[in-house]
Amino acid sequence: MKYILTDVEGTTTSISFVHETLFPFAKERLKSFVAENLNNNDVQEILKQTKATAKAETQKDISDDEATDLLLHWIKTDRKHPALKDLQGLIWEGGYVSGQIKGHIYKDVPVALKAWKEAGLTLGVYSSGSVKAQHLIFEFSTEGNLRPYFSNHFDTAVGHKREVASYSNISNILKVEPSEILFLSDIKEELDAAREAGMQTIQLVRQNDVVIGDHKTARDFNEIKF
Ligand SMILES: CSCCC(=O)C(=O)COP(=O)(O)O
Ligand SMILES: [Mg+2]
Repeated sequence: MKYILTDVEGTTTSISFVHETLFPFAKERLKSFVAENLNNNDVQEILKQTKATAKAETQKDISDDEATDLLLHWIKTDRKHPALKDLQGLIWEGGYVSGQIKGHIYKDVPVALKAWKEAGLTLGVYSSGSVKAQHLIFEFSTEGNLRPYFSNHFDTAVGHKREVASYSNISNILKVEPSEILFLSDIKEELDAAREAGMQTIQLVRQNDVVIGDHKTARDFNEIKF
């Protein structure tokens, strides 16, 4: 094995941090952030993508305000839409940089990342959170700046996490055979897709309410042995 690819929520980071700290932080600031940054190219692109999805799904043209309300609805329903994920990353940046939020990382994670790097493995992240959000959570983390451990970050630009093609895309981009890549996640369907693409898999079972599949399991990163 040459490469370890890790999920974030439920794997390196508690689900409660994402849902009870990160999502509310973005939700509370979303309307004002969009209003104050309407001339920003990234925000314009986010609104454009949101409107395009609304049009495709309801055949209706929506205003900037309606697009903002739709983005808020997507936070509530945890829709992993790239426009929302990009906007969340932009809003979270202010919180991380000002010290209002620190990315939660389980204590076993930095120990394992260090050991894996020292053993010659290359490490990467694949999350529905945007690449920017991934950079932030690992740079401004409860365990210090872990960003230097990761050589690559992938978000849904390569495809959705439950689709086999996404894992094939990652393997092609990395130029590493899927069989040489170990994917870590708490979600059975993501692991099923990675395995179908030929990757090795381990399911993180950090909480008792995880839906267990037929993958190898580990309660934390210390239990991952090669
Ligand atoms: C990268 S931190 C933000 C996490 C996030 O927005 C999210 O949707 C979690 O998705 P994951 O694929 O890491 O379960
Ligand atoms: Mg997860």
